[in-house]
Amino acid sequence: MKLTEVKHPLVQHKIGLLRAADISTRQFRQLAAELGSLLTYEATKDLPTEQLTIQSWNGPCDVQQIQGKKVTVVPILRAGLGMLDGVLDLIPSARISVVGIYRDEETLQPVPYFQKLAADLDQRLAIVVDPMLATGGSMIATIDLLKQHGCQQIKALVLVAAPEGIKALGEAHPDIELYTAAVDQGLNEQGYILPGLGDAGDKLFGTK
Ligand SMILES: O=P(O)(O)OC[C@H]1O[C@H](OP(=O)(O)OP(=O)(O)O)[C@H](O)[C@@H]1O
Ligand SMILES: O=c1cc[nH]c(=O)[nH]1
Ligand SMILES: [Mg+2]
Repeated sequence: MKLTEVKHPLVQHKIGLLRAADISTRQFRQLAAELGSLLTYEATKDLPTEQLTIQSWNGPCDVQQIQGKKVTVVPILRAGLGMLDGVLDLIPSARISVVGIYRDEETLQPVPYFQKLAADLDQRLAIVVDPMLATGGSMIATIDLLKQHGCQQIKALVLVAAPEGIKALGEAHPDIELYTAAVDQGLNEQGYILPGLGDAGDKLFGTK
């Protein structure tokens, strides 16, 4: 699996702000969306472009455009929704495939509860977004689902990744690409990432 920890100063700065204990719901939402954009910028660096000639103010001009690659963004409910707007800011015409999965607090196993996928997944690049890659169970289950529906090109964007989740994801899906703003130390006994962000879903939705 190709792993990219994005070291851009803006990414490093914003992920640092996100870790503050006293961060407001509003600030957390804004930073998660901004980081969604910055990770999208990095993850789309290799999208193929083609040249075409347009009429500019000064006559014909050669320009580049992205080849007709279809994209679906896949937010994993709930917390993935916090990154969705940031991705759509850069890829406004992307289709959205929603996957609802929560992690059982006792077993840490992923529990699927909703799915509504875009059509033609076999022809689309899927960009899966979820702020947290902890054990990796939720991401692995989402990618299993996308592959079952024919998806062949998958990039996952997360804000914080634990080494345990990176290892599990790489073993389950070595063909995907993972982009993260931070690789953290590891998981605590409850399966939370340290230093991590705490419960990203609760922080985004103000439910704690
Ligand atoms: O890598 P894992 O061990 O599977 O853990 C990560 C998952 O846990 C969190 O979701 P949560 O279950 O809290 O649901 P929520 O987004 O609705 O809060 C997070 O947003 C990931 O989806
Ligand atoms: O640290 C973690 C792990 C799973 N889910 C979260 O929201 N945070
Ligand atoms: Mg949660």
